[in-house]
Amino acid sequence: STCLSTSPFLFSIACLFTEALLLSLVFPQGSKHRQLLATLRALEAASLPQQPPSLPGSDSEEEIVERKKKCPKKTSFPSVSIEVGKKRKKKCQKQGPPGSDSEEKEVERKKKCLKGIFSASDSAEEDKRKKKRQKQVHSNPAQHLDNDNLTGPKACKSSATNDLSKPNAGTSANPPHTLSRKQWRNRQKNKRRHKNKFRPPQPPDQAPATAPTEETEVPPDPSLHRQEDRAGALRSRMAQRLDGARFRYLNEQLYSEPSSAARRLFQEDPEAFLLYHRGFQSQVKKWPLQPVDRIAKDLRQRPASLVVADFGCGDCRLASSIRNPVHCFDLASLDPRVTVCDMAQVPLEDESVDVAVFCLSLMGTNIRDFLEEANRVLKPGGLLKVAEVSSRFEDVRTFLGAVTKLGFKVISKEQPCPWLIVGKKRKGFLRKVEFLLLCSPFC
Ligand SMILES: C[S@@+](CC[C@H](N)C(=O)[O-])C[C@H]1O[C@@H](n2cnc3c(N)ncnc32)[C@H](O)[C@@H]1O
Repeated sequence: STCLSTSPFLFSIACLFTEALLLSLVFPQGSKHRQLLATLRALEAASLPQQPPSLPGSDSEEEIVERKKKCPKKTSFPSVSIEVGKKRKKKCQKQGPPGSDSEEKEVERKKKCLKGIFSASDSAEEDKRKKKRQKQVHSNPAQHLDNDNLTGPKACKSSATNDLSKPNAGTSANPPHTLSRKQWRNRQKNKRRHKNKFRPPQPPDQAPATAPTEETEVPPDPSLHRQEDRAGALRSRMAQRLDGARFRYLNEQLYSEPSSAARRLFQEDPEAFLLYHRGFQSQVKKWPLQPVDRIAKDLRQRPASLVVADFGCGDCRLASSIRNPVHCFDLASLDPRVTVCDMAQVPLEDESVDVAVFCLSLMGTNIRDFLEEANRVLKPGGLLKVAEVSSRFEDVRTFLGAVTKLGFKVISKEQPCPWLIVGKKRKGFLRKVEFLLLCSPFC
């Protein structure tokens, strides 16, 4: 009826159609009937110009009737739906939020219910959201307590207030109450205390800590360099101490074993020889004067033609310090001038040298062998020069007694500490000995 009311043209067709039907029932063969049908056809042709062309003679009366039945439906439904939609819209506008929204809310609610069943985390999320809202309100207590002109809906404000008033307000059904200013402050204090509990301590003048981000550049800490330097220095000190300890250990071995053992030791472990000499150098450089330099100074005052044999020469410092020809002997070689051998047996002819030197090298338990070998290679009237630490001897007198029995005459001794040169010139002795005794041990 709505359709017909909107289109008078269609209305008239419908009237004619109804009339034709009635006439056809009353006068099935009448002329009025035919007339009406013709009119109907004409009207139909006029009213349906856009319909696809049909084959001639295909349209029966029933078809036409059928088409007419369908036609108003086709034209009327969209307009009806539009009208209905418009009316609904107007209604909705009057009522407030659109009906679709309420539907959405319903769907949302259902979804939430389902989620609540399957995941407990959503309720936690809901709590978080509520807490967030609480925080927002907390951040401005004045607003919370005094400001009535909040931009958000009042319901929101009241819920925030409820949340503040009770820690479990989000889940509790208890009636809400607003916090007093004092209560609110206490709560803030407690929160701050709780936070600081888990925060690393900061200096009081520093700004509150912000979460470190990737963009945050950490300024280089100068104390780190100092720490590294200190660590490096400590490492080298420790390494020095370790070397010192190993030197003392080797030194002890050289003094407490026969020279044959010492030779084996350095043959098997050449590194030990290097280490021993590093340790020796680091010790001896602390002394006010190196004994080898003292001996070199004395030899420089004598003729450079004198042949010198350096027993236990080390790094050939003596050979480097004088112009005399020097035979250098040692258990291992630190210098190409060294003849590697045990000084108990040196490859020299008898009575072939003018000066024999033992500078801190009377090591091993077979000292006697060394001194006899020196006596062998020294020319008659030759000079034996010995420099040794006092701790090397239990009794210096006994030692000197033994030396004289070997055919030496002690000719001089020096004793301004730390040097002690023991010697005494005696007539009739073929060989002389100058004895430089060091008062201080290796330290
Ligand atoms: C403390 S160092 C002194 C080095 C050098 N004379 C100096 O004053 O600079 C002692 C040296 O004597 C050497 N030595 C000890 N016993 C020896 C032996 N039986 N034969 C050869 N050399 C020996 C050691 O190998 C070492 O090089």
